[in-house]
Amino acid sequence: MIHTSALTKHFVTRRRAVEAVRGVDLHVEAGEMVALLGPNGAGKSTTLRMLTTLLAPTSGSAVVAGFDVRTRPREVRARIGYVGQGNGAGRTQRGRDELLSQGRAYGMSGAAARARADELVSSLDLEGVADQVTSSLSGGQRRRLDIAMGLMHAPELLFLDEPSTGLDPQNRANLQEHIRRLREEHGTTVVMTTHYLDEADQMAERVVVIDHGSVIADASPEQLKAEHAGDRITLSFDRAEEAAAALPRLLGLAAGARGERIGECVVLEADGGSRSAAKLLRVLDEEGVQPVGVEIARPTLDDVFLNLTGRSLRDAAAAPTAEQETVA
Ligand SMILES: Nc1ncnc2c1ncn2[C@@H]1O[C@H](COP(=O)(O)OP(=O)(O)OP(=O)(O)O)[C@@H](O)[C@H]1O
Repeated sequence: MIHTSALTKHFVTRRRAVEAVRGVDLHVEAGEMVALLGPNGAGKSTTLRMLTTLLAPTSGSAVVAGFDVRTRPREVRARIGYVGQGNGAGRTQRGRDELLSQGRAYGMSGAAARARADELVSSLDLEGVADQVTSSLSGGQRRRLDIAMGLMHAPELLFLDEPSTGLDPQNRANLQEHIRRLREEHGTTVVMTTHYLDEADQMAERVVVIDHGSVIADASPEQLKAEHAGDRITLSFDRAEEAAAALPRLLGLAAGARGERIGECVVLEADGGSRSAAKLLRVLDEEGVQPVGVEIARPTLDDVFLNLTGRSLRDAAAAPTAEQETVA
């Protein structure tokens, strides 16, 4: 459904050149649900905008839904839906009218557009809402209307650029459920960008991690965690000195584990968390060292990102990149 080769985009502004996307090779099969995950400024939206023909690549190639984005943009557009970050229906129309106009813009007959609008209003839970003017809708309702607009012409492939940014957790969960259901009902291939780790983890079958314009990992959330992060074992002690003394001993016992002392705690990353922790506690106990607490946590995609880049995605997502600061 999507095949790119060395896809690249450079922006040249008055002040500097930005290598927003640097040679991305991306392959998405029909029916897949793929999340592009990365911090602000990583190049996710620029990648999506090239795949949706909104931006011309600087170099490289992309074939989307069977057509080259450079030479056959019209054919690509007819087969895809795109819900950008700033999308949104006009503010003074009723939601249903927006849907019908969108259908007509794609060349649907009035009857076909009405039937499709009814179907989407029902599957996206927009009954009642669709007949209000869009300026009166809540953030979550508006986002669902945006998605309905992107789906009016029944595209094979739907691009969603940060669909749940700005929504509260309940509305986010609700939207995610709708996207999942749409996929099951219509078999649509979905490519979304997000910087919500839990969203990528729970929704995507495949996560493509992007940093500084390049793909740095591409696998299922489970594979990424298994390959790039271990379980996290936190042992807390009464005093920081005890933790400092225990750290080298613990690293010696848990072969291959990484660890550090944070205050009165030793934090270790090791495979097979509960088995490793039990062994460590047994040996420490025999040696008369007794931690006051033990916690074992499964790895998250943030641990994966941290291990791949040395930065936490949570911090990286909050901080603007150097390029963004300069370009803004
Ligand atoms: N039109 C533009 N002109 C100049 N630079 C741009 C332009 N669009 C994007 N950039 C720069 O390209 C880089 C990648 O931006 P992009 O929006 O693709 O990142 P992103 O991963 O989608 O981030 P976010 O999560 O904030 O949307 C950033 O440094 C950004 O400032």
